[in-house]
Amino acid sequence: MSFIQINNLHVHYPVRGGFFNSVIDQVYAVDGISMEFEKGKTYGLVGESGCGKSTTGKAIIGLERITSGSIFYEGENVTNKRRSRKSAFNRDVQMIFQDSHSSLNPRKRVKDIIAEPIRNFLKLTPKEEERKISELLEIVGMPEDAKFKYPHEFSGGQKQRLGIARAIATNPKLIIADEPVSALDLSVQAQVLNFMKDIQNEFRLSYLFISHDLGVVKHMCDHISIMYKGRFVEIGTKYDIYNHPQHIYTKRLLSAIPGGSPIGREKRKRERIRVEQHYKAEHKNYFDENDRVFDLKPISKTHSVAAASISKGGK
Ligand SMILES: Nc1ncnc2c1ncn2[C@@H]1O[C@H](COP(=O)(O)OP(=O)(O)OP(=O)(O)O)[C@@H](O)[C@H]1O
Repeated sequence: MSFIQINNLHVHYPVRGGFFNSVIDQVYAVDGISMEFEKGKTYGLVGESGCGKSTTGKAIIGLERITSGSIFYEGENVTNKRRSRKSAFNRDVQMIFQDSHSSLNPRKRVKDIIAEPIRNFLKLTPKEEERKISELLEIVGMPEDAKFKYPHEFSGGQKQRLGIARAIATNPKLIIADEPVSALDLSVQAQVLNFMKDIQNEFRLSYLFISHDLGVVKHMCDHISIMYKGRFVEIGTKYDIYNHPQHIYTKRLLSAIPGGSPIGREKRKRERIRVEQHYKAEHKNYFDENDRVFDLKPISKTHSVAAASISKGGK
């Protein structure tokens, strides 16, 4: 059973210009997507830069205003409700960012950074708060004395752990992780990802894992949505997406994953060319004069699990 439902979400940004600085156009950053979250599962949101991944995450958590569509949390409509800071949704949905350095206030000590959500959402005495902070630092594998330090005194991986400690302070049910490891070295990436998996099992957390890295997504996610120009072009389980991709855009993303033997690469390239020729023959209108895809149709029939949630707003 899903506990969060996102229905036909749109986030459009006005583009201003002209003499009166009036609205002359719109950026359709998120253009009609739907998804559902079940407890304890990880959902991947994948696509190239600018396709609308971060905007989706920020809109869900309330950092971007939703143009239209709705978000339901345990049966209640919580769309654009960020301002009521104490609502259960704001307590139970937290976010971790790619750039832990700028998301941790450099002028605050770690204990005050981690205490922020605790003070907003939980009523604890100073003693209980102190104990909770020590507990959280222990969970993320940081020493007790980290409390009194400032963010610049930590490495990238350690800062990401502090960001996670802050995110889990209110015992959330969903964490939106926006490229949480892409700024880290490969070895540190693995540590942070494995740690995220450990706490997921411990706290029955769900993740919305935003990434352009299909290798990392494969490691982390149960369900994956492939995003292109603000829409989902394909949705499926990890198995479906990696073993039976349906949409040409998914196939393109997968064939761009580095690695594999040169023989394998050659074979994948031949398969990609074959698939593209077939797709082009069927969708002539979607290619411009330079043979570049300029629009992609969501596939009409997607993988069974998520068939019902594919974007309804697609043209
Ligand atoms: N505040 C804003 N005002 C206007 N346009 C915006 C704003 N924020 C994002 N956009 C535009 O919305 C689109 C989606 O941006 P978004 O940051 O969600 O993409 P993304 O898939 O997360 O990219 P990346 O992987 O590079 O972070 C882009 O075209 C971007 O330029």
